[in-house]
Amino acid sequence: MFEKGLLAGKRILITGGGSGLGAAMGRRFVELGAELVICGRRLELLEDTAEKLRSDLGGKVSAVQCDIRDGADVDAMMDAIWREAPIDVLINNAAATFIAQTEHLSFRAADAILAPTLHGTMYCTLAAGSRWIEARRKGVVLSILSTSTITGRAFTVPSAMAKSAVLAMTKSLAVEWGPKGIRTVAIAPGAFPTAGASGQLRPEGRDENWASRNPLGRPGEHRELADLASFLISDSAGYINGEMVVQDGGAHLRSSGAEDLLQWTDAQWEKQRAARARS
Ligand SMILES: CCCCCCCCC/C=C/C(=O)SCCNC(=O)CCNC(=O)[C@H](O)C(C)(C)COP(=O)(O)OP(=O)(O)OC[C@H]1O[C@@H](n2cnc3c(N)ncnc32)[C@H](O)[C@@H]1OP(=O)(O)O
Ligand SMILES: NC(=O)C1=CN([C@@H]2O[C@H](COP(=O)(O)OP(=O)(O)OC[C@H]3O[C@@H](n4cnc5c(N)ncnc54)[C@H](OP(=O)(O)O)[C@@H]3O)[C@@H](O)[C@H]2O)C=CC1
Repeated sequence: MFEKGLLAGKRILITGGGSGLGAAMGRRFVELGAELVICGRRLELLEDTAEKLRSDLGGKVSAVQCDIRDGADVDAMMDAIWREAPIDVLINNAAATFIAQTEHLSFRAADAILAPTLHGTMYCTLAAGSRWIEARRKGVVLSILSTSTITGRAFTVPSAMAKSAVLAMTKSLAVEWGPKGIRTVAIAPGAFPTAGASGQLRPEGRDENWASRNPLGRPGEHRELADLASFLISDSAGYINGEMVVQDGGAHLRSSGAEDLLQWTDAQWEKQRAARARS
């Protein structure tokens, strides 16, 4: 649907680009002519993904190990990237979540979600934005959020809080950094099956029936999200700033997607906690 060189000349960093939606976006960006850097904690996974993209598509793809919860690590990554060449686009994709009864969350458990999803996203945005502004370069920040920013979402409260905060960042920076040539935009995906999301959100016994509850009767396809992201970071979307685009088949207009869990009994939650303790 796009001209082949839509993203030619753009150097793009995707956090969490080694797996799931990050890897799907990366593939599409390279197909459309971009140069790619992917980061995450698992270097082997990143290198495998980068190698596959290079061998399939012949593009320039590099992998950097970085834990975005650590500001010093983020700065070191950005310095290393910049030494080669500045990026033009940052994709805030890395995040964490799991389902839990909120009253059973320890402070450490809350932080395990908030640290990458909120703080890590802020660190990456600051590290890229300050470098762009200092060099008077243009830039685009695309953050992958969730429809919990609209509906809230029971049983994934720290994730809903963090995603909502990043939406606030997206709107606020649109005003503050727009005049400096930096656009901030976001996507709120509905259910796009990935190993990461299924592992965290669909423990044994949960059949939330995403497909049949979706107005369009199906989950999202990775390619659909990758295409929307490609458009939003491209120059064709140059007048879109501070906006979050929902891509969920209309699902959030029916429910937040977590209501099935209201039917879970305490015994079911107890079983879920015990299974986790054993793993
Ligand atoms: C309509 C549309 C439809 C809706 C469609 C769906 C919309 C989904 C929106 C969002 C989707 C996503 O984000 S999908 C992305 C999913 N991907 C990920 O989560 C990848 C990253 N995940 C991770 O790194 C890990 O899984 C995670 C546990 C989160 C963090 O790892 P860490 O090593 O930092 O953490 P740990 O040291 O293991 O644990 C830290 C503390 O957290 C606790 N903890 C860990 N897992 C826990 C759990 N399941 N339940 C309770 N507590 C837990 C531990 O007991 C520790 O607390 P103490 O015992 O007190 O020490
Ligand atoms: N799939 C879906 O249905 C939906 C997904 N989303 C959002 O889409 C994005 C991608 O999720 P998805 O692809 O499904 O899941 P994944 O689990 O595949 O993606 C998460 C990625 O983030 C990386 N990551 C996690 N923590 C850190 C960290 N501290 N530092 C650096 N990287 C980190 C992981 O790599 P590593 O572990 O190696 O660090 C992993 O590659 C997330 O923002 C998620 O909230 C939103 C709504 C629905």
